[in-house]
Amino acid sequence: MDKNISFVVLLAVAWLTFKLLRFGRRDKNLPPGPPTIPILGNVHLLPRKFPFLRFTEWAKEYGGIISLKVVNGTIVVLSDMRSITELLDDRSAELSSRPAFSGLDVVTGGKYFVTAPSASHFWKISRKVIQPMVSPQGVQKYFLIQDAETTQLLYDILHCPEEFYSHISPTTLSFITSIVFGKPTPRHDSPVATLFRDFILQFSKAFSPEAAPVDFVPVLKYIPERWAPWKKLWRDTRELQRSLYFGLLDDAEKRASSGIKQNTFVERIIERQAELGLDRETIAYICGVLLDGGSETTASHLKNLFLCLVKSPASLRKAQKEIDNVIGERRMPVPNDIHNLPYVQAVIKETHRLRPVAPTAVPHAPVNDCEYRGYTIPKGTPIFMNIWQIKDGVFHDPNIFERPEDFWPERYLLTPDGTKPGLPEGVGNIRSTLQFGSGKRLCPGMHLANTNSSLAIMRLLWAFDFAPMNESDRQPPTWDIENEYLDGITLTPKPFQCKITPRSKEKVEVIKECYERTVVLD
Ligand code: HEM
Repeated sequence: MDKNISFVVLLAVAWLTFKLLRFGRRDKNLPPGPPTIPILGNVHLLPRKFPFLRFTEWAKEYGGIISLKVVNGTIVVLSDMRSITELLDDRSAELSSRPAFSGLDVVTGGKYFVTAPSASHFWKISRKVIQPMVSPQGVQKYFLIQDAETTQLLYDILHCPEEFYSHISPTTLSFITSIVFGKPTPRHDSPVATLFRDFILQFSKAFSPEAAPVDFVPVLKYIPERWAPWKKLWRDTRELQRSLYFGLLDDAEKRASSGIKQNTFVERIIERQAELGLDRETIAYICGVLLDGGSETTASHLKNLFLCLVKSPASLRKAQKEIDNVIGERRMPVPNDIHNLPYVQAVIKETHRLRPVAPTAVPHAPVNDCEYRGYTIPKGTPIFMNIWQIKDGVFHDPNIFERPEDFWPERYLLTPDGTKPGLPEGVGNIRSTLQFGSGKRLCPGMHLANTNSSLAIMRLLWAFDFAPMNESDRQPPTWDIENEYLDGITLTPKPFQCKITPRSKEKVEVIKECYERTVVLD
């Protein structure tokens, strides 16, 4: 070989080796974190399940803001209230974008506004069009649908109490499919409910921490499908998602063209289609996202709440006593009742604290390189907020919360944010919407979730007694995340059994009467 060519090749190899060896190394301007190894960085330490547990351990060791190296990329985790407030809330304009989600873009054709960049017209218009539906005033309009869905839930539990766990998800899904597409799906085995379950299962697999890290190792994107099983997973997920979204849209369009007016979200958006400049594809995805974001999250919250109450019979009795005093036997709770039930409100808040549905939320990303407390967080870095246990902050911190590992709703009767009374100025101050994310990305569905789940909770507590299946399960309760919880996008307990009995004959009669007058179509 020519001497000059040999020299160039040698230089190129040396340069590549130098570059490669730098992979995985933590730059000195990044926040601290666990020690790295060459090339991989911290990949070998990344948890496959329940990442918030490991993030919490690292927060105790390295501080409230840490970085993790994933090959040449970086992840930042915020585990203290101060950095969440100062970065994600106060500097929301700079930190409300999303990191790259290339796999998701393949699945959705880039039409998923949950992961769209904050500067994109698509994200802005999507948030704008859903606003009237999810605003505090907008959500008041759905009482008839909530009434029908929660009555159906009580009726199903009355007839099949042992299936309590499986009755919950169809209720929350049916509520969303009704308000968005005008299509109730209250049965566990209805075609839409079955398709939705299949899709969510596939979707969770495609985006679990075990899936291929294509955004950190971009070369993985170019591997042919026969050696890249994740690509088949993306393709299958795309098919399921499209058949769910477009199936519901087709049906809604058919009903509309045969003159049926249902006043649904999709009808209103189609009426404004030209004015908003939206094509049919975009409409299907904006509507479909609401199913994904709004159904299993609310169901997980309800499952968490009842699991906590089954383990805390004293809290259950206290909540029921309050409901009995305010509502009595002869009518079912209605949405406004929640304002007269401070203890039930405390139970709801305590469930969000002890078992947040999304303990690491959805990662944000800085629009440009971002300076903070002497660190530089590179543009596009995924930033997770870890609300599970925040150092010097929230949720499970013994300095801030009395008995943080206990389910103890009373804490929310002592102070509005449930923190210890008399904390020094500036300590505590937990934002009441923390479980719904932060800044401009704050969950748009939170009012919908709150009104919908509080009606279901009031009605279930009014109607039924809940107890452990076996006396031996009563005391002391275990609170075991790793064994009791499913591995998935939301923090959801595994199916659990409990003994459910109606609280009185009068209440059974009220449920039956309401069921007969509420028409539920499947
Ligand atoms: C208990 C129920 C719920 C919880 C705990 C929850 C939690 C969250 C969280 C943590 C985020 C990420 C926020 C961030 O990036 O900072 C989020 C985003 C989102 N949620 Fe919810 N959510 C719930 C219910 C709902 C409902 C009922 C809907 C809609 C009908 C909904 C629709 C969405 C959407 C569309 C986004 C993406 C927003 C964006 O990227 O701009 N969620 N939610």
